[in-house]
Amino acid sequence: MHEPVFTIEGLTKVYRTGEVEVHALRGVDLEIDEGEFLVLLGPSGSGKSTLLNILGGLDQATAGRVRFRGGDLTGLDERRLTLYRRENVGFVFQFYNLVPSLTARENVSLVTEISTDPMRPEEALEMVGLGARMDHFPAQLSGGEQQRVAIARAIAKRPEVMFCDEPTGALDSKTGVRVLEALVSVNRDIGTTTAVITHNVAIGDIAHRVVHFADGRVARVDVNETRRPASEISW
Ligand SMILES: Nc1ncnc2c1ncn2[C@@H]1O[C@H](COP(=O)(O)OP(=O)(O)OP(=O)(O)O)[C@@H](O)[C@H]1O
Repeated sequence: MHEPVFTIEGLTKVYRTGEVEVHALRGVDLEIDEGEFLVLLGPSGSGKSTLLNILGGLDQATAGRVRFRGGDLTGLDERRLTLYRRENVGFVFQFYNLVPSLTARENVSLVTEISTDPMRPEEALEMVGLGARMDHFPAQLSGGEQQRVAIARAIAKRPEVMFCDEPTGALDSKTGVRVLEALVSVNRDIGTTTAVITHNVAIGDIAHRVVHFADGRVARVDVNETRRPASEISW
């Protein structure tokens, strides 16, 4: 039988800071299929990052359940979560977190050296269109190119899933489109299940499905019958 990559049931997250409780997730149910490209939209504070952080093993749920390929993720201890992250998950954040004193190739090598079945750094950089920039340092690259190095670093270990939190948030439209093209091509060419958080409604058009968040819940899921190529998006 077909088994989703993630099955999320009644996922709840409450942050407690002193006396204050914040209900970041209030019972999220969602399935994510193999090879899917999801875009997560919703107002600030609606719980998008909290969900991706739990799916990515960076945070733990208060209640509810996440199954990853049938195994229970929500019950894992810190050590197993670290292994899960290392083996299965690629992250891309708004700020690229590259090591400034290392070239693009060396930044990607940091990950490939500790992975079990990595791509060559050169292969990962070529996939994101940076074949000609491998020996440049971050300061010699544009914001979009730096973000594509971060994507190459995330995909080089061949993760099953990629989680991207505002990957184009710091980029202008033209540069951001190149970053989206890189994400779409990785999803298409190596089948990496991908979820992208954005505030930019236009980006929803490149997804298979758009998940709308409101107040810690999934308010609506839209299916795109036809996906728009990233090159046609602008903002
Ligand atoms: N570590 C934390 N401690 C306390 N509260 C937190 C923590 N992380 C998130 N929150 C709160 O949980 C709620 C959901 O936050 P989350 O970052 O998931 O929203 P978001 O939809 O990703 O927002 P944004 O689009 O602004 O990034 C917010 O009210 C936020 O302030």
